[in-house]
Amino acid sequence: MIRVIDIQNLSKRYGDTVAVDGLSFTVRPGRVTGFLGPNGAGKSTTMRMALGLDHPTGGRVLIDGRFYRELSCPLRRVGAMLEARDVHPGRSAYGHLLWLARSNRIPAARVREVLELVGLEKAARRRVRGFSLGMTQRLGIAAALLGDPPVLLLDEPVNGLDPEGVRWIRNLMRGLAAEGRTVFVSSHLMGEMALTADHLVVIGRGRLLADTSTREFVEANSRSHVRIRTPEPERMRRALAAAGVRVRQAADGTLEAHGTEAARVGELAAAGGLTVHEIGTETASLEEAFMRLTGESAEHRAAAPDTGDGTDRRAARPRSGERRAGRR
Ligand SMILES: Nc1ncnc2c1ncn2[C@@H]1O[C@H](COP(=O)(O)OP(=O)(O)OP(=O)(O)O)[C@@H](O)[C@H]1O
Repeated sequence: MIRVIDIQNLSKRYGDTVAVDGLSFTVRPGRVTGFLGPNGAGKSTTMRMALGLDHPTGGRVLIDGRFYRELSCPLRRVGAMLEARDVHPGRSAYGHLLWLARSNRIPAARVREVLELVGLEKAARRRVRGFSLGMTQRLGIAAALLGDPPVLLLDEPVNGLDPEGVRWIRNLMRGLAAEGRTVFVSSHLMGEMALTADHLVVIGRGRLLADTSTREFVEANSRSHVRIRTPEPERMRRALAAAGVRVRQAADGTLEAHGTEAARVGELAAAGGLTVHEIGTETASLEEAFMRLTGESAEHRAAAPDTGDGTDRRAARPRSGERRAGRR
């Protein structure tokens, strides 16, 4: 099928490390597909293999039914941004793009077009050395768009951008997908992908954890519950259970009622003559759902010692975003 990225039973080992472990999924055109996973999940390795920059230990990636290396004028078939900083610092933005255009038989006039598209026209003659992270990301996107490709692979394009830059990339990706292009974009930020992607592929420890539409993921994971603070939790629990409400007691002694609404809980409490100090509706965040889904793989990476006291070790562990911030 045209414009489809087909990942088939893909694996990659580096010595003892299994970076990618039997991954299979398909990235389709006309939508933004978010590729999500905590740090070290194998996203960049998968993208590198799609571009023939790394050899799979097993399986394969086909784009339009072919290996990337078989594509003629690959920049016109697949635009990619893997490591935006990977640009000669002494070159100007214009010089860098012109060099790429010439080696892919792309007319020089296109360089001006993409510089304008990413808002770098005024900085075109400046050396890349002095570019901010946001400008470098924009230049990386300009390079990816140079050949007007139907397929785009972007590795963490919003990394380090300010809110305006994040919104700009989000709109750009949505626009490119609306034109019928295949947009495959990696991120470790669930919330950002929920706003940008139509479809989500989630991996952890190199394995597929979810391949679902964003709408379904959001619906399944943003369920809310009613939190009740009462001095008589046992009686309240019985009253709710008798009314068919699923209820559990949290560690802090409050009750969580599922599949009901705050008004109904209030009415049941009044009917039973129960004292209530607080009733409120809480919605689990998507980020929490993502942490839950990928929790086991993140746990493996962080290798936190077992506290042995039954407490949740996840609370004490650095989150993926924090580790990333420290690394880059
Ligand atoms: N060239 C390499 N040599 C050895 N190990 C590697 C190499 N590249 C990646 N790895 C390992 O493979 C695993 C997957 O890394 P990868 O960079 O693909 O993950 P990622 O999901 O892109 O993470 P991040 O969000 O941190 O970029 C990690 O354990 C990483 O240390």
